[in-house]
Amino acid sequence: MESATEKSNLTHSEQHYFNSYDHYGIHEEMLQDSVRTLSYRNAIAQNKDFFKDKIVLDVGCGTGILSMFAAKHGAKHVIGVDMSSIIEMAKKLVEKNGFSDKITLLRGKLEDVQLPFPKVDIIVSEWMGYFLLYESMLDTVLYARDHYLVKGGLIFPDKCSLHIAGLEDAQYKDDKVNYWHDVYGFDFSPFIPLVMREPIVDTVESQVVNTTRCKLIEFDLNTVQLSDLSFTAKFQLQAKRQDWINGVITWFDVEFPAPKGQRPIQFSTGAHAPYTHWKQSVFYTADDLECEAGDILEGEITCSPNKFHKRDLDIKLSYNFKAKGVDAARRCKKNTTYYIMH
Ligand SMILES: C[S@@+](CC[C@H](N)C(=O)[O-])C[C@H]1O[C@@H](n2cnc3c(N)ncnc32)[C@H](O)[C@@H]1O
Repeated sequence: MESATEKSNLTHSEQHYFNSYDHYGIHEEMLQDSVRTLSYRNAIAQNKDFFKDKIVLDVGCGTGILSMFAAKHGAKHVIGVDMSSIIEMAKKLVEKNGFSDKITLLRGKLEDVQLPFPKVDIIVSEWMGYFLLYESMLDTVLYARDHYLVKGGLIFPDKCSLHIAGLEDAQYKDDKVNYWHDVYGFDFSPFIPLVMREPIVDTVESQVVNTTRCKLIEFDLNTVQLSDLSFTAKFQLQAKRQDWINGVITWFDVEFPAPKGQRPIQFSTGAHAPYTHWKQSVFYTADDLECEAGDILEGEITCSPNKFHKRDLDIKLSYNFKAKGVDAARRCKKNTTYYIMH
């Protein structure tokens, strides 16, 4: 399939990004994430009256799974766009499943392709990354919205939010950080600032979350602007028990449009919810905070795309831990830590 985008003209990091979607393994992981994939299928099925006879754009179609859900649920025509070579496989899958007359697949960056329709009624896209915004694919969905979506058209999903809580993770943090103090008898501790700078993507058991949760920010895809994706959000968490807070976890929730009077399909990637391949993101704090029930951890998170690698995120966490009661003055801590998600 010819590509509307000449790969060699892309920056090295863009090439690397799209290459990562060439391999089938990443698509296998996404398809097998049934919370993710069934939420899309259920949301499309729930809105089948709206999909009927509509023109749908699947932004970053990968294997074409969302395009096929849309076609199966009555869309008049679906356009699937992807820059990665996985779209060659999507073509075979679309043919094999009898959707060739309903689905047009275009290879290239969404920003470069010429769509066969001037406007579309619905956009479907699975664009979410770690910490919601990693990979910056939402930029492309907003481009698609602003250039192709009819007024009053729908975006699946159309609401998302990012959340934060505190966690006890002393053992893992200790293993991860203190390992560098003695590496085969040598002091490798200069590695520690690098290790601390990288959030860890992993599953967190819900019982190690030891504070209340707080919504950091929410986006309505119908109205959000590119500039809103660089943000500073304040949070306030309350310790639930006597424990240590060694860091914070973040996760996101998404929600799909629903017909009037029906409950929207939604899913969460939090520690309290069933497993998804996004897991949770853990940010270790510079201090280990000794907390009593009721102590307050407040602060703010600033997030923006990295200047040099726009799909990476620069994240700054500032916190003020306000201990009360026993030994409060010693336990209070204030700090700022910088992270890069890449
Ligand atoms: C997270 S995957 C989702 C794949 C598929 N929609 C699914 O749900 O299984 C995102 C896909 O979007 C593609 N993509 C990201 N940015 C793109 C862009 N600007 N233009 C075209 N494709 C893009 C990637 O190559 C990747 O295949």
